[in-house]
Formats: sequence, structure tokens, C-alpha cells
Amino acid sequence: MMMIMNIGSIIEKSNPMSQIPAVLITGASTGIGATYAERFARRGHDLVLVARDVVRMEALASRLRLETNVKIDILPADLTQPTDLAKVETRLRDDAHIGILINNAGTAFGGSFIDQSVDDMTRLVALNATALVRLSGAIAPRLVKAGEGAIVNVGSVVGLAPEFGMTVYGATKAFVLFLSQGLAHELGPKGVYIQAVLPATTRTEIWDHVGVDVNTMSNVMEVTDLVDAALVGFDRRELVTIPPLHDVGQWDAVDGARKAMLGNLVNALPAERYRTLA
Ligand SMILES: NC(=O)C1=CN([C@@H]2O[C@H](COP(=O)(O)OP(=O)(O)OC[C@H]3O[C@@H](n4cnc5c(N)ncnc54)[C@H](OP(=O)(O)O)[C@@H]3O)[C@@H](O)[C@H]2O)C=CC1
Ligand SMILES: CC(=O)[C@H](N)C(=O)O
Repeated sequence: MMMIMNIGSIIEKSNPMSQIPAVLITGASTGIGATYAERFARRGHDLVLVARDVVRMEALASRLRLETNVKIDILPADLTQPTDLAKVETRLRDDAHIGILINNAGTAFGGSFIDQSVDDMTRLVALNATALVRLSGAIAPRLVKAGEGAIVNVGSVVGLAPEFGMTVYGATKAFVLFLSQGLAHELGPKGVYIQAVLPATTRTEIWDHVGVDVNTMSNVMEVTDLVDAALVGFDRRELVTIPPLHDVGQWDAVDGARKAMLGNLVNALPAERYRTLA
């Protein structure tokens, strides 16, 4: 018996993720992140919740601890602030129990490009793009070493649609998609699963920040439907999950056309059309 317990503890120390891995979720105080927290807790995963609003995270954590018995830590951080970001990076690097990172925190604001302040846009890029690079960079080497684990990046269909008129927000979300595809290409063969989740309009507080009453919008998805669909994609190990897109053939066609172009992108000579004067 003693012997068995010792072997068990050795296995736990050498590969703690092989138990049920803990999940670190950014933007976990409300909306999509809080729903991910609820769903992963119900699946038996311990959690680390990251956001700025400690009171809300405490309330969520107290409820989920009672309902599910999982361990929940709260790591308050403003992910646009380098020192706070560094705290989360350290946790991701050092805590071998964390095997899944949900890069969900993000925001948006209204107004056209020339109406938005450059400082606001810079903060948006810091939260929606830079933080994902830094947090993925902190956990990826450990996951690769373990040969398992997952990184989920929450993008948006806006990243496919410059025509929606949210240029900088959409650019950050196009970045999230590319980052996910690139990470899947590099880390997938090493055992790390990467998922990009692309929601469309979902009923959360983000719309208060945009300055739009979500109740006036059509085709709004409920946040639980969105996260449950995203988790179906997660369980299937899908790379790109677009819950609101009913015809997946349309995404496959876009992605297929891009891949078909790859072999033609690098040439020594400019294309014929650029070899004559305008
Ligand atoms: N709702 C929608 O229609 C869609 C949402 N998305 C994406 O989903 C993700 C989640 O958004 P959603 O749940 O809707 O939005 P919410 O505004 O409801 O939640 C955003 C979360 O991010 C956190 N957050 C915001 N700023 C910071 C910061 N500086 N540092 C740390 N955490 C921060 C907030 O917590 P706190 O304020 O406590 O810091 C909150 O937990 C975002 O990436 C968004 O772009 C994509 C497509 C559609
Ligand atoms: C504010 C938005 O545009 C929304 N988050 C989305 O990505 O659709």
C-alpha cells in the first residue's frame, strides 16, 4: 500500500497534468470567461481566474467551489500592465498543474478609426493581442516538454470581416486567428492542442463598452450556447471553431483557397502584371 502511494506521488510529481489539468482563464470575471470557468469547474478542473475585478471573481469562485468542489485561485491582473502580465506569466511558467490556458480577456470600443484615440487603440492591441503572445510564450515551453496541454484563443468573426468597420479590433482578432494557426503548426506535432474560437455577437457586457444596447441587435447568441459549442469543438480537437457559422463548408473553402495559394507565394521574378508600366 505504502509502495503504491509512493509510486502515485512520484507520477503526480513527474507529470501533474496527467491528472485533470488546471485551467487558467483570462477575463474570467464575467461573460465568456466566467462561463468557461463554470463549464471547466463542472468537468472537475481546478481553476486560476484572471481579471481585474476581484470582487466578481471571488463571488464566482465561492459559488463554484461549493457547487463543484474544485480548487480555485484568483490572480488579479490588468493584462495591459507589464508588471501584472509578468505575474501571470510567472504562474504559467511555474505551476505545472496548469495544462490549459484560455486566452479570453479582450475588449472593444465603438467609433471609427479616425474617431478613436491612438492611446485607446494601443491599449486594445496590448490586451487583445500582446497579452496572448506573452501568456502563450510563458506556458508553451512547459507544455511542449510535457507533450500535452492546450491553448484556447478567443478571437472573433470580426477578424474575418474588415467590412464590419471595427478596424483595430478586427485586426487584433485576425492576429488571434493567425497566432493560433501558427502555434498549431509549430506546437501541434509536439502534442499541444491549439484552438481558435471565433464568436459573433454574444450577449455579454462587451457591448456596454462598445456603446451598443445588445437588446437592439439581431442574431445575438447566448453566452452559454457559445461556450458549450466552443467546448464541442475543443473536445473534437478542432483548430478553428466558429459556433455561429452554420455552413462549415464556407470556412473550409476560404482556408482551402489560402492553402492552395501557398505554393505560388514565393517567386524570384515579379508577376507579369507588374512588368509593364501602368
Ligand atoms: N461578446 C461578443 O459579442 C464577442 C466577444 N468576443 C471576444 O470574447 C472575449 C470575451 O469577451 P466578453 O466575455 O464578450 O466580454 P466581457 O466584457 O463580458 O468580458 C471581458 C473580460 O475580460 C476582462 N478584462 C477586460 N479588460 C481587462 C484587462 N485590462 N486585464 C484583464 N482582464 C480584462 C474583464 O474583466 P475585468 O473587467 O474584471 O478586468 C472580463 O472578465 C473577448 O476577447 C472578446 O473580444 C468575440 C466575439 C464576440
Ligand atoms: C464588440 C464586437 O464587435 C464583438 N465582440 C465581436 O467580436 O463581434
